[in-house]
Amino acid sequence: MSVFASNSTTARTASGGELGRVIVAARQLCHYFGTGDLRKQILFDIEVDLHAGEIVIMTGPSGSGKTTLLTLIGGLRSPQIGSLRVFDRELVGAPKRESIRVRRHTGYIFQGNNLLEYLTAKQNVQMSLKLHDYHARESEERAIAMLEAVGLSDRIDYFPDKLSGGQKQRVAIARALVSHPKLVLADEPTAALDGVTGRSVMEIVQKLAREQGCTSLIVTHDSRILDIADRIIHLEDGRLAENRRLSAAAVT
Ligand SMILES: Nc1ncnc2c1ncn2[C@@H]1O[C@H](COP(=O)(O)OP(=O)(O)OP(=O)(O)O)[C@@H](O)[C@H]1O
Repeated sequence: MSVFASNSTTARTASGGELGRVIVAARQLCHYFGTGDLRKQILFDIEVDLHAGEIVIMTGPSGSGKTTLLTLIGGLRSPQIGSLRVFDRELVGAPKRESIRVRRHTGYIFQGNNLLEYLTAKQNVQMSLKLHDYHARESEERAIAMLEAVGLSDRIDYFPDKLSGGQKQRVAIARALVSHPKLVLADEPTAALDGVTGRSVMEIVQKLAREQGCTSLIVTHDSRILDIADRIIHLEDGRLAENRRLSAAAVT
């Protein structure tokens, strides 16, 4: 069975059609850091679904648990209590191979972009295809096509130190999306950018995510990009305080 086998849970979109299947489902998800007297609960009974093709923005004050939730969903941290299903498989109590499987099908975009300084833009993008079985030629062609898609056709062989902040973040987007992941997780992707650049970078994420039909979960404090989302979820002190569709229809 495909790792993306369909799930029967669906919901309506604004236009009355059906949302894609559920890609991520959290139920009563709790998370703790520390042990003994220092053990502290960070997430409390999180219940949320992310549907195929949805763009969801997660907001919340500093320390409310946004990055923790993002890293749990992305298989970068082991979930402890409750249920967290990603691509139809349970991650709570699962062996390590399950989180590796999630990572293989997930693209990550972080604030600092994490480009490797000694690799060109193209080579940075190709790096994320290493986990996948592409021939060198195909991987190069895909990397070039993706850099063209983010408007960097004239920067393909540039090293990161010769790129602006916005250009570097576009390389990071190309790197995250080149393998056509089913899920894109972004943590403060516009934090280091000015308003106009941040907006254009997010519009690229939105366009490519739509074209590829991938689900995106984006953590941001940037109120100027909220309108690119289909839905906004808001965390307060580790609790889901709001789960709001930006259009008429409700989500299950
Ligand atoms: N590895 C860790 N060990 C212990 N505590 C941690 C760890 N990571 C995060 N925390 C704590 O968990 C809480 C939530 O952190 P988290 O980074 O998820 O919040 P956030 O909403 O993403 O914050 P910000 O907007 O500032 O990035 C904070 O109180 C933080 O200090």
